[in-house]
Amino acid sequence: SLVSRKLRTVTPHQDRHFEVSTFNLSHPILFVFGPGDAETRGKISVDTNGMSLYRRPAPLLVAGMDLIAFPILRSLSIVGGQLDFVMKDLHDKYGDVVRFNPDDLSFISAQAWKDIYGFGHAELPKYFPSFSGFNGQNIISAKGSDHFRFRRAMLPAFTDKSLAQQEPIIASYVDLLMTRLREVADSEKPTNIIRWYNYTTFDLIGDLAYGESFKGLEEGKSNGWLDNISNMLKLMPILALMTVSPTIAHLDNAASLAMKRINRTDQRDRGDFMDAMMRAKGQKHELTDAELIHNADLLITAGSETTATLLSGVTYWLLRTPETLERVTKEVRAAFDKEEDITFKEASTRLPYMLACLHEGLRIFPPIPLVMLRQTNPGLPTPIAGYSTKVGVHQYATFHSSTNFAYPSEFRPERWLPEAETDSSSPFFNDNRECHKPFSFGPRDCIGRNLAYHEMRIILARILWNFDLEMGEGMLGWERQKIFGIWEKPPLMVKVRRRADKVKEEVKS
Ligand code: HEM
Repeated sequence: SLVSRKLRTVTPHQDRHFEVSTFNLSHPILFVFGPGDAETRGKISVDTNGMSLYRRPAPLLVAGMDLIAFPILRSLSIVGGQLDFVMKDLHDKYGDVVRFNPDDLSFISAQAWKDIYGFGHAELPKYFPSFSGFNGQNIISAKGSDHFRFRRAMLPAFTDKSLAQQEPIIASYVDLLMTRLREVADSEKPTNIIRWYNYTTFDLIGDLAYGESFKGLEEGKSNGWLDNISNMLKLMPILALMTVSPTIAHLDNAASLAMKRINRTDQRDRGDFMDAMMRAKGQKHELTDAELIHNADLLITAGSETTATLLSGVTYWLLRTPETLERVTKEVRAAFDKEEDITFKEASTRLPYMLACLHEGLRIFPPIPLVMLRQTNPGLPTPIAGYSTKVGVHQYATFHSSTNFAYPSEFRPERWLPEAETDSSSPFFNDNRECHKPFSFGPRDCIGRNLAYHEMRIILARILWNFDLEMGEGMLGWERQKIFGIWEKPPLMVKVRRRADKVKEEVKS
């Protein structure tokens, strides 16, 4: 990653020297380190040809602030759930690179995705905060060859063949969700839709990892397991959670579920997560039992909360913009006469507008809104001027930037329709779609992306097929919530009614 490093001292500025170094990403970046006056401190200079120096205005928040004081402010923003919004404002003001900590740089450009996370260069190692207790035993936190081994073992679970095997398992949970929502509709009381999305995604991912459900949908209420996970999620950002050493009690639980599944011969060749990982036994990329336990546990967190968050965000934005809700509902009902025809395959070909709604949801309400930091100078024996540097693309700031997207704070699914890319009169013609990478990018991108799309498509399509939805009282402004690594997600109350035209048909017959 650090192909060339040239330490130089730039011309003294107001009697101060600055140490700078050139990093060879595809646009070399010149960092200015060290203490400085209010004008120069925190400035990031981008040196596109290795010679000339373009100064970018430094964020005032950083520039005018003592380097020691700023991390405190940053911590306050994190505690207040505002950091991601502050980052967006800083990018709006200062452009596509912002130094938001003495040693952290945030980017919002498509090129930065490629340079930081992409293929074609040595991988920049992930940065994990020290509190995460990073154990390296699961795929998210593993380094180099371990990561490669885990990913290789997991990949067979995400092929089209395995997804086809998993479809009936997933569909059985969506069936149960429909049953529960019909009961909700008949009760005529608004419901917190987030609860139902959480039960569904946790139950089905639990089944794919452990061969058994967490029973949220079956019991229609939370239980020890779900509470345990949701409490942990409230306490810390999802990425930290994925890398943190779990509590002994949690690990005991996860270990006993995983071992039970490992020993169940009747579930062999089920095409689920454990099946794939166990097929690696006896091969070079085999996983130990401890690694199987940690990775199954990780898949639960990575695969459920994310998908449930996106479904919650899309539901809110559809309710908030009735014209989009009407259009997507019409599309689903016109595409399918019978609910049982809503399968992975058919839902992925017949519902282009719904897909655009999901893309737009992933832009306006990204399940992982934060920055996934990488380190640029791992090879350095000593950090430069006392600092090593972390870089990352900040998802929320990138997806909400008006330099990347027209009307960034509006839910406009049509920006993702193919015609927006070809019709120069479309307001979204110049949208920078390459910036939109909610599943990250490169060798460590989301392995579950296709599964997530299938899940989100059949859950949303079947809800829209069966029910008429309306926003509950007092929900306007739900999107203005805090982000603690993940969205706070206060209750989203929705009025769910059985689809009016079907009710009429039933009454007639
Ligand atoms: C809307 C849904 C989802 C979103 C937005 C999402 C997003 C992401 C992102 C941004 C990463 C990169 C994390 C990092 O660099 O540290 C990631 C990694 C990962 N995701 Fe997802 N994800 C989703 C659903 C899923 C599902 C359904 C699964 C599987 C059940 C899954 C499994 C994983 C795994 C195993 C990794 C680690 C991959 C690796 O390190 O090689 N995700 N996801």
